[in-house]
Amino acid sequence: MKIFESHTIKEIDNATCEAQNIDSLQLMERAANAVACEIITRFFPTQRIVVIAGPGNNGGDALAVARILYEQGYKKVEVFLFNVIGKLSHDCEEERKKLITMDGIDFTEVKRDFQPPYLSENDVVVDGMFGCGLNKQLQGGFMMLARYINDSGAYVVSIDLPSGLFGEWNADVNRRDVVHADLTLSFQTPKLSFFFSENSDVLGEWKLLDIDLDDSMMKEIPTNYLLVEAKNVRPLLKPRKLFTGKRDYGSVLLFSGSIGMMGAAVLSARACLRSGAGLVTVHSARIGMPVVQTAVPEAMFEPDRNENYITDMGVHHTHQAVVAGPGIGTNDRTVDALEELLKTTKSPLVLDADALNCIARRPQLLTNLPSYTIITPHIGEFDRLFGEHNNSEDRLKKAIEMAKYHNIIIVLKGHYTATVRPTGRVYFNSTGNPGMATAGSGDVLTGVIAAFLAQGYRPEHAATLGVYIHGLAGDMAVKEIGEYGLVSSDIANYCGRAIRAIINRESPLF
Ligand SMILES: NC(=O)C1=CN([C@@H]2O[C@H](COP(=O)(O)OP(=O)(O)OC[C@H]3O[C@@H](n4cnc5c(N)ncnc54)[C@H](OP(=O)(O)O)[C@@H]3O)[C@@H](O)[C@H]2O)[C@@H](O)CC1
Ligand SMILES: Nc1ncnc2c1ncn2[C@@H]1O[C@H](COP(=O)(O)OP(=O)(O)O)[C@@H](O)[C@H]1O
Ligand SMILES: [K+]
Repeated sequence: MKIFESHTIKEIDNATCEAQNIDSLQLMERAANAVACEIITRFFPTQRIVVIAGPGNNGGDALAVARILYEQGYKKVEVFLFNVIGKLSHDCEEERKKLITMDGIDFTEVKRDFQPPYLSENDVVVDGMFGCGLNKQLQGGFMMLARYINDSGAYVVSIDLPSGLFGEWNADVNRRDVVHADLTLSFQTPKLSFFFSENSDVLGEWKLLDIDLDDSMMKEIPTNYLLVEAKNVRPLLKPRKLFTGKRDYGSVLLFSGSIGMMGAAVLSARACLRSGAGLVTVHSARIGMPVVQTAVPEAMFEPDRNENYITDMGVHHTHQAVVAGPGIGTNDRTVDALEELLKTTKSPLVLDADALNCIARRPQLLTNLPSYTIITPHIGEFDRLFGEHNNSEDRLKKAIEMAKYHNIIIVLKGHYTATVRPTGRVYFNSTGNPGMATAGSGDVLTGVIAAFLAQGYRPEHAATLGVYIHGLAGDMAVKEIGEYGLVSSDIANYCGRAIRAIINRESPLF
């Protein structure tokens, strides 16, 4: 699913109106109906609902929502339209005219002074002050109103965007002066700002409402940001053919584990096997042999010369994917071994965890990364590699710059993991849950991505598929185990079921 920039929304609206032979007011009615339906499913008609409308089309939506709710028997609707400069958008003006003909509706048009209505936690506020047409931070009365709403404790439903939040970049915005929504109802496609952790409290739960916007226009408009869903990954998955053997599904070499961190090797190897790799070999410290051979009997073990950590990353056989990182530590001799690997390997590479910390210790190694290497840093590892970042917007911008510069794929892990391709395109993931914030879940992800590389998927696809499936495995496991009890081995064990769910188009994915 494409994530459009706010300034392109108008183009899509116009194309929709033209293709469907409707006018913009009819599209607004469609949007307002969708919002009203959501409110109706969540609140009784006896609910007091205070609707705040701004001067643009976001305000127009809000006025239409108020009218529809009133028509549906919600008699405790109070509407405030802010028309402080005496100019409303065309459709907002039309909605105003329709609303004021309603008998008995409580409507106030604010032109100058404003006495805010009493609000408490028992009330619902519909926030239609500003949406994607916001062109500067809230100031003056609008800012005070946002703060007033936030302080009231009322349940806030924001239309399209919480007022005061921009659709894209908000690093300079003081979130205190933005309406804090409990529920954000946006239209058809998400905004980029939904994917940054700093906006999570402002957005509350967000939901996309289908208003049947024109598909062909949405296909046409270019964007560098996408959201990955089941329907996007399913076509990438190749069926397994009848007359095939394990060699057809590739061999993975995992440089993983060290004394005290052998579990990382176990988790990666298990996830790799559960995601369809034909053969998995773990190369690790000698001490790890009994652990790996017992915990993952399906994997082969190649002992390092060293007892406690890896000192050699020579690749002596043909492997379709090589992984380095989970649990390897950052011993000098391990860094040397990694350097050798980066300079000599011909196999597609996945680098995670301590491999990234090793590179951070010797930053010139970044220039040795083979093209299309997949690196999978969490925020801490990313900042160690590329410098401290104050916010997730700056970090994403740096990831885009670095993916292009080094010609690599960066999987920046988080709630919405962002996979950044060498072209600079960003693929946000839609699966995963906070239960996965548990030791070793990154090691599992590395194994999944490597499995797809080994099976012959292009690195960009292996990364996107791996991230989606890993999150889905977590989502499926959490249904059985719950967020508190979920551990990384559960995610690994669910990988196969996650792949099957996508192939079989299981509900609720499709
Ligand atoms: N496909 C869709 O998604 C559909 C979207 N639809 C809806 O349209 C909405 C977008 O409407 P929109 O373009 O009219 O912009 P909106 O957010 O109402 O703001 C513009 C107004 O605010 C003003 N203004 C801006 N910033 C300000 C500030 N800080 N402080 C004070 N004033 C400020 C600005 O004034 P200006 O500065 O330009 O004079 C202008 O008057 C969208 O969010 C969705 O709800 C549906 O109806 C149909 C399908
Ligand atoms: N709150 C969350 N929502 C969704 N996914 C999460 C959440 N927390 C963690 N994850 C996922 O779990 C994995 C954690 O990786 P990482 O931080 O490297 O863990 P570890 O170092 O313990 O292996 C990432 O893939 C991340 O996207
Ligand atoms: K809004």
